[in-house]
Amino acid sequence: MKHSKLNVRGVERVFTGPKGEQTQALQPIHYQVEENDFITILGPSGCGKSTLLRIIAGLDTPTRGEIWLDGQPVDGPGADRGMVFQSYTLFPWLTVEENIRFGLRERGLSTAQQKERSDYYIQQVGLRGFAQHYPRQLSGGMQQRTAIARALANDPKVLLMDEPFGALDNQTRVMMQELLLSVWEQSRKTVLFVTHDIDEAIFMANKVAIFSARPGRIKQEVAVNFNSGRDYTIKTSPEFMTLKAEITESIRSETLQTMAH
Ligand SMILES: Nc1ncnc2c1ncn2[C@@H]1O[C@H](COP(=O)(O)OP(=O)(O)OP(=O)(O)O)[C@@H](O)[C@H]1O
Repeated sequence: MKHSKLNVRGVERVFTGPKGEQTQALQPIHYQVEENDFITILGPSGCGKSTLLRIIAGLDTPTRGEIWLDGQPVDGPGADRGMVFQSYTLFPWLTVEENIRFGLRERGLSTAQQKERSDYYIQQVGLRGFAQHYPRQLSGGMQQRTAIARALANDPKVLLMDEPFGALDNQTRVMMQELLLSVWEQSRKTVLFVTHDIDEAIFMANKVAIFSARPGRIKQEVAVNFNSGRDYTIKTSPEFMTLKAEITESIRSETLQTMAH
């Protein structure tokens, strides 16, 4: 039997607060991600998107259910899953190059291999000339490009991105979307990408997964197949607008439920 790349099997998460009060973040989720999928995840605030991503990353444990990656159960963080967060998570005392090389060194790559990989990804994310800069000397967009380069340099099987462009201004965000897509077209990683931005979700994905109100589950998956190539001009095309209207309505009905609670 052919395995999916990533298999979310009945994953449920209930948080218990300090006084024993329970919050069900996720109801049992069953979901399959195929190799090379670029899945964007949309949904109302607080519906459990980050929780699911953290469970897949192995940073949190499900109350019930399992995550399987390449036919193996996930039980903790691992280099086979790279994570990029909204907030900048670079080591401030390391340069761009050292940040990218950090995980490679931990995994025992030779100095020459570390250098080769970090040079390649620095160039891929357009940071040539900044390898010896420290994070405080970089703009937010450049820091996120470093974080993406660091995640990709580890050659993970799956890249998990939690609102990676959420803190960027709109112009930078649009540039970063194009940059990530071009990097993805070459690396063909399997990507799960949480966002609040519907345009971004449609532009980046081959599938958009829409969460229900909390307790979250994936209530709908919308396939994105543009006939024309994917550049910024599709954002104003009729097919894009049609998808956007459908997805906006789907999220709106969930958000209304959240607000009614
Ligand atoms: N460590 C925790 N302890 C208790 N409750 C938590 C914890 N982490 C998340 N929650 C709760 O689980 C629910 C889902 O949170 P989560 O951060 O996954 O939502 P989200 O969809 O990513 O939200 P947003 O879009 O606003 O970032 C929320 O009600 C949140 O308060």
